[in-house]
Amino acid sequence: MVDYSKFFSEYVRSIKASDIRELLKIVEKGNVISLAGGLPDPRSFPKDEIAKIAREVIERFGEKALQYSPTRGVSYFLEAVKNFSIRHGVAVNEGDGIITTVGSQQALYLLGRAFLDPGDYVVTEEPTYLGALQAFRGIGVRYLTVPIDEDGMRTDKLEEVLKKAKSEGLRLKMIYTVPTCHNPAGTTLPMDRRRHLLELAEEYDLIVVEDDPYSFIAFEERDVKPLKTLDRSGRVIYLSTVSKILAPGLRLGWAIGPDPLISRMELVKQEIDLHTSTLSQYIAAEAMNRGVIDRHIPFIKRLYREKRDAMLAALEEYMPEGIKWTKPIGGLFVWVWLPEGVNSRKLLEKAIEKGVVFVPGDPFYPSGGGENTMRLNFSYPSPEEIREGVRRIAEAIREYQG
Ligand SMILES: Cc1ncc(COP(=O)(O)O)c(CN)c1O
Ligand SMILES: O=C(O)/C=C/CC(=O)O
Repeated sequence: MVDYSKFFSEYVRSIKASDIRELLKIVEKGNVISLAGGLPDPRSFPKDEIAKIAREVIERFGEKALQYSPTRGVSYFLEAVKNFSIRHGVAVNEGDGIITTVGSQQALYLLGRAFLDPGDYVVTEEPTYLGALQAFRGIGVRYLTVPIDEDGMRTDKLEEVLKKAKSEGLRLKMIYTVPTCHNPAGTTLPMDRRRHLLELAEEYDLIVVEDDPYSFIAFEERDVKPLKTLDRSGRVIYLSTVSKILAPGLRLGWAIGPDPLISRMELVKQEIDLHTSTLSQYIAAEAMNRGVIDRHIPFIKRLYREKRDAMLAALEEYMPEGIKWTKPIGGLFVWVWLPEGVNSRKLLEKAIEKGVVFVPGDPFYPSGGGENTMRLNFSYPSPEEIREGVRRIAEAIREYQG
């Protein structure tokens, strides 16, 4: 019998599975209500338009769309992303570069490999997106975390963290943030805190990664602009994706930022996959240029607002005393604080027995903690499943508390 473990690299021994990806395996088996992974509602995929575009793209551009393409991306798509971004209030400045990535998850991986060294510190909200922690894993970075409130990152606390880090001579390069419809917290940073964050990035000479999959589908208006648009000193790298506005299965994201930074990401990407799917780029470019995405966004906003409302109503109705949760204006998630002492991983075991899954909160905490928190997804289940799923979780909490 071969002992395969002796072939494992040190790196692969040092990493662990994603809770989100692992829970997807349970959901795939069926018979559970999933309030876990942030899967878009399949009704949000404009299937007929994508089918029509795919056929026409192969017929009209087949020789190019089915061929190898430049690592940075097909110029047809890069131009479409630029126009789409500007149309949606994301600044693309003189001197900026754009690179296509295999989802914005790969953009996170490229950022880690291009700009972070072992021992570097990264500043994040607490909690933060666990996919970013995964992307940076294996580099040996350390984290400085900033607490959030109902409006997202407490930039007054960010200032304290940066001041202390400087006094201790820590090697700090990057602030990673999800300022709009935060994953997992669902919060949206107001303009004063956006400006304060950028002032601090300039004062402490940091780059800012603005991870923004959700702005386009925020279902309640807020007078906020992307950090990329407010940035006056060329420090923001803006990430976004077609995953929530077209289809995640196309695996297509992008990064927009100062060209010297984008070109380093391009170097790393050459080693990983040569380039992003050429066909996906042509399909997405056509969907952008023909207005398919823009015409579809209002439907997606209505769909998720209804589901968000169903979740907030169910939480109000079923959750026991002493439990708090966020009230998102967009995105796909509600963040829940359970009473101290309730361990959400143990609660998940009970919940699975009752036929419902959620993501426990601790993997969203870069430096430990969060055992009494959990993330609930509302984009994938129906309003009826949301209501029943929350009811089952509330039942599990009562049984847990005894
Ligand atoms: C904050 C954040 N960043 C990155 C991603 C990854 O998105 P993609 O499908 O483009 O890889 C997600 C998707 N859930 C996300 O929520
Ligand atoms: O649930 C999330 O935040 C991410 C979803 C993407 C994935 O399925 O891994």
